[in-house]
Amino acid sequence: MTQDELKKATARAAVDYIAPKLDADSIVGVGTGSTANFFIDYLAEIKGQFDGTVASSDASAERLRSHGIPVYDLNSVDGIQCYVDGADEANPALQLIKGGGAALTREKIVAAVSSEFVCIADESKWVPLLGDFPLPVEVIPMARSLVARELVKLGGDPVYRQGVTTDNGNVILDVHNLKITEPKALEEAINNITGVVTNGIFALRPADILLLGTTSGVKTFTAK
Ligand SMILES: O=C[C@H](O)[C@H](O)[C@H](O)COP(=O)(O)O
Repeated sequence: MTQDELKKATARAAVDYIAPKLDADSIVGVGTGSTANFFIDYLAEIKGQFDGTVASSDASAERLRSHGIPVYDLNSVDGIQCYVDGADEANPALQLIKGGGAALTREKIVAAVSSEFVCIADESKWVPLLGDFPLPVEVIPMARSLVARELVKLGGDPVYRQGVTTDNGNVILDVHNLKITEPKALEEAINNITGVVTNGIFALRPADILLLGTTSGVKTFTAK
């Protein structure tokens, strides 16, 4: 199977997983990226079974609207039943690295609000230890050099993601060569650097369930 076929299988499994939990008042949180895009396409098939969505990026909002699925501002909804999103890495505790598509901050906000966070990923994302994927950090533009120096002190090698501006008007530093043995502590430490908006470690709010697309089928993991 190709990587896209694995992504489609996990996206389909996510729709099957959330569908029985939804009713006419339900709000679905929708992530960003290629796997989330497949999820949006399958979600359209059940759009009559829930109220609408909150999107974690302008790109996902546009794709949802193109399917005729309502998209609400987060401030106008009471809560989110399920949030479905991809990841760049996932470990057995269902702690994640996210932000390869620069949407990490809105993703973290939607995850924080959601009752259940369903991560969908193909098997290439499954790792014993986070950090091979360069860690995205969203930074206020004027603080870029300051934050980069502080990230070096934490043992990383930050690289400015040229030509990328986030939906929030900020920039991204991708931090290479981090071995993330203490994900919660590093998530907090990086977020405490002045000028950082947030970083792509999702450990303080990990996924609740991971639907992993593998060549032998979609496997379901809950946090260990
Ligand atoms: O900012 C982007 C998100 O965190 C994505 O969920 C992540 O990069 C995974 O994307 P994809 O499904 O395209 O591999």
